[in-house]
Amino acid sequence: MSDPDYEALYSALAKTPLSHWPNRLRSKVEVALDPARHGNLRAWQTVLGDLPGITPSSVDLTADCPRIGDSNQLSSEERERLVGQLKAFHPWRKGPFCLFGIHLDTEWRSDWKWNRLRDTLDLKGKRILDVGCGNGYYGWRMLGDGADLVVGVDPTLRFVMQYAALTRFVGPLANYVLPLRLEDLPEGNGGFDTVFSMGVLYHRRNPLEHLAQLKAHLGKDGQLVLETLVIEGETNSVLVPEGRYAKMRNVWNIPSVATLEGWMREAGLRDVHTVDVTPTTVEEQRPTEWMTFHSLPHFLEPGNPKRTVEGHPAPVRAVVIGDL
Ligand SMILES: Nc1ncnc2c1ncn2[C@@H]1O[C@H](C[S@+](CC[C@H]([NH3+])C(=O)[O-])CC(=O)[O-])[C@@H](O)[C@H]1O
Repeated sequence: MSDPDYEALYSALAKTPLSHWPNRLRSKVEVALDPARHGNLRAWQTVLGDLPGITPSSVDLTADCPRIGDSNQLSSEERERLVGQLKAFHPWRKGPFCLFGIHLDTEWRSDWKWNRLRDTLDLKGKRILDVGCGNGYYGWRMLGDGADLVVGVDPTLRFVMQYAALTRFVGPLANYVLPLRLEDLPEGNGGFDTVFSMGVLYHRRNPLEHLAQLKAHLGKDGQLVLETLVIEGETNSVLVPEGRYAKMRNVWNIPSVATLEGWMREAGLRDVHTVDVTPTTVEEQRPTEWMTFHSLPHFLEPGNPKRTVEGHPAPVRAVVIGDL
């Protein structure tokens, strides 16, 4: 068995309008997971192979900290060893996860974002595409909220390996993280009920092209959930930061909410509405034992939480939803 194993995904897709995907995905995934392409991949695969074979006594994906197994399933020595193994995949950015009593306290309180969104969505029975899904945290939460199948894509292999490690314990559930970019997917022919793009649009040089690519994956009555950085301002306001934004390279476009809604309508979506606008705080994004690098507290102007170190407005994120 390869790690991660996508055979169950390919079988599930064969019964959907995406039945042509498995053949196309198989070869792309093989290329993406070729150890020659990433210096750490063999070491990570070795850690995956050495993980203990424990089946969790229970799994609860509805909890803010998805609970996988109980603390009494591991001795303290076994727990310490597992912590060391999981830290081979550092930095852990998206979570938290509660694994056999280990609290994977990740850089982001991703549960906060999920709680801002989940009540506005009906995911029951839905086939979902999550673009830029990281280690699959939201995919498991989507299953917890009744989704039928979640196909996540993320080209960062470290996050794909985190997904593989967690999957060892969570078991073969219908949440997948493919080591691919949105652009690598076979052409969209409306195979998904809901498409998420969270934290990706500001990294795209051409936001309208990104929206068009996302829309192409939506089927009849489909819904796009778009989350991105925004600035204050009227229609047509967009911040195009010169150099870095909050120390991040490759930040191209930070629109106002009105501009973002306009882009969504321009892309052909209807009933476009904003369900949340929230400043990101240093309680939501911060260094932890599981992500020891610099984080938001280091990216803000000292003494002024309203500005980034470069003098830009500090991060505020919006969630905008539109229907096909
Ligand atoms: N072309 C691409 N196609 C797909 N994924 C990409 C691409 N380029 C980068 N990524 C991936 O998009 C993710 C962006 S993070 C959002 C995670 C989650 N959605 C969150 O909302 O917390 C940013 C943030 O922290 O907000 C990273 O995991 C990249 O590897």
